[in-house]
Amino acid sequence: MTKVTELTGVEVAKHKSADDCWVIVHGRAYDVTEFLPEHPGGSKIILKYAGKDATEEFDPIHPPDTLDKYLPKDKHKGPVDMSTVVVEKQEVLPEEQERMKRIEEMPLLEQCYNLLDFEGVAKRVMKKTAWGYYSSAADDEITLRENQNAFQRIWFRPKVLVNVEKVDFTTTMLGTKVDIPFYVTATALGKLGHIEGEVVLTRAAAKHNVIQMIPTLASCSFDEIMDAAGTDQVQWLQLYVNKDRAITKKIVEHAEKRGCKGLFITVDAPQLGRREKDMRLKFTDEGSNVQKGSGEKTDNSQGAARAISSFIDPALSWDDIPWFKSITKMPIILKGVQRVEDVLRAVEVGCAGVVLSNHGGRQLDFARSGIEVLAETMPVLKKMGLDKKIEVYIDGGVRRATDIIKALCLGAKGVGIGRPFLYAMSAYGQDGVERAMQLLKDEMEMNMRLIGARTIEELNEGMVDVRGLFNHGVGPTNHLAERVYDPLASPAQRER
Ligand SMILES: Cc1cc2c(cc1C)[n+](S(=O)(=O)[O-])c1c(=O)[nH]c(=O)nc-1n2C[C@H](O)[C@H](O)[C@H](O)COP(=O)(O)O
Repeated sequence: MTKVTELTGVEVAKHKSADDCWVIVHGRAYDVTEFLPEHPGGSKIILKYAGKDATEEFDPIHPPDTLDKYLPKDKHKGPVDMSTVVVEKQEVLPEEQERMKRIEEMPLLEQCYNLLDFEGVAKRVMKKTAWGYYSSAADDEITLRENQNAFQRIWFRPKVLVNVEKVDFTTTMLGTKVDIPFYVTATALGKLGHIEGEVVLTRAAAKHNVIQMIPTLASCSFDEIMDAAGTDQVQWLQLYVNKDRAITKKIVEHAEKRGCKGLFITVDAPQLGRREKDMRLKFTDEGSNVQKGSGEKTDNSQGAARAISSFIDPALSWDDIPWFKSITKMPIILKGVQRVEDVLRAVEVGCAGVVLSNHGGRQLDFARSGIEVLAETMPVLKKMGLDKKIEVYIDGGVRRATDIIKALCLGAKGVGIGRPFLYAMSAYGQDGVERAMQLLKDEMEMNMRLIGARTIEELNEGMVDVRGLFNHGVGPTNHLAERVYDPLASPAQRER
């Protein structure tokens, strides 16, 4: 078999302009000239690596099979002899030196006593763009804060003198027995926070018998994440529906073949929300050239996400559900339902479940919290005798086991947790995620005892006081106005 001659770094370096642009990714050269104007993250970020190795920049944002899937074969220029590629010494910016210093001084993992501790550490040690992407939410981030505030408007009515020597908080979710009623929810771009990406969450979840929901927009490929799973570990697929239904069908069928046990169709993101914190931080890094007064309506805060999410179909509707039921046997759950009327519709069309969720506040600002929609929904389902017909989950703002217990008292089957595991992973890797999961288990055991419940089945709405839940009272403090609205808030703008 003839050995394919490798290109040299010198040859690739010749293609370094906007009208002749090659980049190297994972040791192979690609001609991206024609793709430049289409890159929703803008052409500037690609031109920065024209004629050079772009792997480090490419990896966290794009699933590994992106170029195979989307770049025509004739643009694949073949393997490069990487020993001939000149690696430019990147000068370490003062800000990066600062960050390195904070990493040296960061608290020991054992000094993290709850999920919010991980957030505090991650904020200090993560790259700004990564922190921006993970922490940001839509518009004024009111819903982001409401997700946590809503839990704080629910109070317990604990039972006493119950023999709680033995406490068992195992349960089933979509028929799978789990140690504790939470799952790792789908959050995109895992490699922004950790070089290995989502497989870190997979391994930690396997150790704690926790279900992982695999995101469509993962940095790792779907098969990498499935391959990293433990032998009998259960995983679900989160699906953004593609305008090209043939692609969606292929993804769903492959996931079922690989053993996924649930199809979670995301229904709250016909378009990605506007995440201004993310936008500002992207601006200081390498804004795309579309920003340069082009007046084009390009929301670069979606630069990264938009580069891999412009495929999402805004035309998705209830009419599509029968088609999904025809292409898979997996239970179908709608993720991002936000009103009881749609829960009833989901029962009607035969969905196995819903996730009451506002996408972690990243979509429609002023959407209500999942826990509030749950408190609206369950009494209606019970009254209509439908509460056993569908499994109801919530996510958003879950940071304590008491949040999980409140959700279960109100009738949820389980809860999804997003950012805390991303922060734990970004700051401390797999050990961090495992500690976060263990902390929740310890809190769960203690609080089940204190509320007077020996099993999940004993949790009920009589154990919570939700009178204040629906009264939003004074809106969540608008921290954004204090810290971010000042257009000179980020260093780059100050230097202009
Ligand atoms: C934090 C985060 C959440 C994302 C997320 C990315 C991040 C960084 N992404 S996103 O890029 O499109 O916005 C997804 C996603 O891929 N698909 C999805 O269904 N939900 C996505 N979500 C929402 C997530 O599944 C949960 O609904 C949300 O994280 C729950 O709130 P907490 O973070 O407070 O736990």
